Amino acid sequence: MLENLTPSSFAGPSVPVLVPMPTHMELPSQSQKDLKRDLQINAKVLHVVNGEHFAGAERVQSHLGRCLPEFGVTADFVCVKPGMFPDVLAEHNRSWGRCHTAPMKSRFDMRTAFHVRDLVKAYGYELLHAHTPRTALIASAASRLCRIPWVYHVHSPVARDSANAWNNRINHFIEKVSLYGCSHLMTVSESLRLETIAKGASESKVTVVHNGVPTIRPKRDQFPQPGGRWVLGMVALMRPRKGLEVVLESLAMLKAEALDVVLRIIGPFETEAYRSEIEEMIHRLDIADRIERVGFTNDVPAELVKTDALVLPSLFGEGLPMVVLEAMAAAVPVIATRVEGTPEAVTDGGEGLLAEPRDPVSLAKCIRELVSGKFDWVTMSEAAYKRQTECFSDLAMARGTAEVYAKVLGKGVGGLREGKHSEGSSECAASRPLAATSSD
Ligand SMILES: CC(=O)N[C@H]1[C@@H](OP(=O)(O)OP(=O)(O)OC[C@H]2O[C@@H](n3ccc(=O)[nH]c3=O)[C@H](O)[C@@H]2O)O[C@H](CO)[C@@H](O)[C@@H]1O
Ligand SMILES: O=P([O-])([O-])O[C@@H]1[C@@H](O)[C@H](O)[C@@H](O)[C@H](O)[C@@H]1O
Repeated sequence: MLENLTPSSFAGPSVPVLVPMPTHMELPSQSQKDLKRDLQINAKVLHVVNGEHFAGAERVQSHLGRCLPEFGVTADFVCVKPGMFPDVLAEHNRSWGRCHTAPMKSRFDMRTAFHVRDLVKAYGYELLHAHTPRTALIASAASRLCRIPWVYHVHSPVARDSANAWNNRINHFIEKVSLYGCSHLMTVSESLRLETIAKGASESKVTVVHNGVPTIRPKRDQFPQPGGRWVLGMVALMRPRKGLEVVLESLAMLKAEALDVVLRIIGPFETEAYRSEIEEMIHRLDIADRIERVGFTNDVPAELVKTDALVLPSLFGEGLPMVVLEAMAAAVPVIATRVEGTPEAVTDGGEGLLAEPRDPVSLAKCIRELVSGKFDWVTMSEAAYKRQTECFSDLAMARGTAEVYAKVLGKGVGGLREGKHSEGSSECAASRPLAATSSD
């Protein structure tokens, strides 16, 4: 029962799952190579992960599994929920890390902490790294059982992480209780760092490690022209807080102005009920001719190359969305909302345009400004690509994480620099305005 229950021994995931991007990667740039030079910490870390979907947090985890060995870290995983993650890691034949499983029968099933303790003993892990309230509870207990430290990765503001208020409340409580005894917290954005400190964490124990993605730049044959057709892409596991309804309303406004703007909906719906609501809305707004339904894809870069701008109209609850960084890596401008960590990556008029959340008029204005040529698409596309490569690479994220490990374990050359950001992202983040934190 200890580990490696095969994925087939689980019931299948109850909602659609997302799988990782295939590698369209370029070689690391010189600056990325430099990131690796002086930090080798020789440590074995066990990530305690949910493992249910393959969405944003899991994408971060798999990039870490792939990149942390560059810094002398062996990063393995234990999944506490049945689902997609073990299968994805298996496809990569352990090059992204070994994947154990220790399923919880309920949110409070503490037997999993004993499984984790046994894994620590059997494989010699020196540090636990948790990513959700559920896994924080397990890591916190297991850390006491086997007397090794644990760190926590804050991916989203847990009190408004979903549209389910009850789940949010429970997760908020679990996170709060579990964090006593946590050695260090990593937040995926500066907005989450400030929020985490405001909730009571000691400033010296919280470090921003901005999310990062591989550098990709699929070849593009066609470039959008003012007055021509513009294809927007929304890439997400579609759930209410992503704000798909808002962009549908904006599209209806643009259609009334005879602007030729099409939306490709890329990604699965979390529930059939939500899909039906969206279909009904498309019908009511009479915009079916402006919608292309792509569904889930395991080749996001191939979709991004068909897209003239990524649109992400999030209402609340974001950390630093991976799809924003993935679009920038593919030199696709981003039209998003001014929520949480998103403005740390995208500036209004720089790498894209920022609208107010829940405001279809504001979003329609941003889209109109891009498609009418008020902003030069090529300039914006280059700015997006440049900013991702300089500030939000997968290696910078792994480096920042390794620095935190070095500090907690008291190991390694280099170590964590004093200050609120990890080395990989300090300069990039410091010059950016901070997102207003939504209080949904
Ligand atoms: C509820 C929650 O925990 N949200 C967090 C989650 O993001 P969340 O999962 O909500 O969204 P993201 O945009 O970060 O990630 C979605 C991922 O799914 C992939 N995809 C999407 C559609 C598709 O068809 N195929 C596919 O592979 C995308 O390429 C992307 O890598 O992790 C992010 C990264 O730390 C955080 O900023 C968010 O706050
Ligand atoms: O609340 P929980 O059951 O542990 O798990 C939840 C996941 O199933 C969900 O995919 C994620 O978006 C939430 O942040 C949370 O982690």
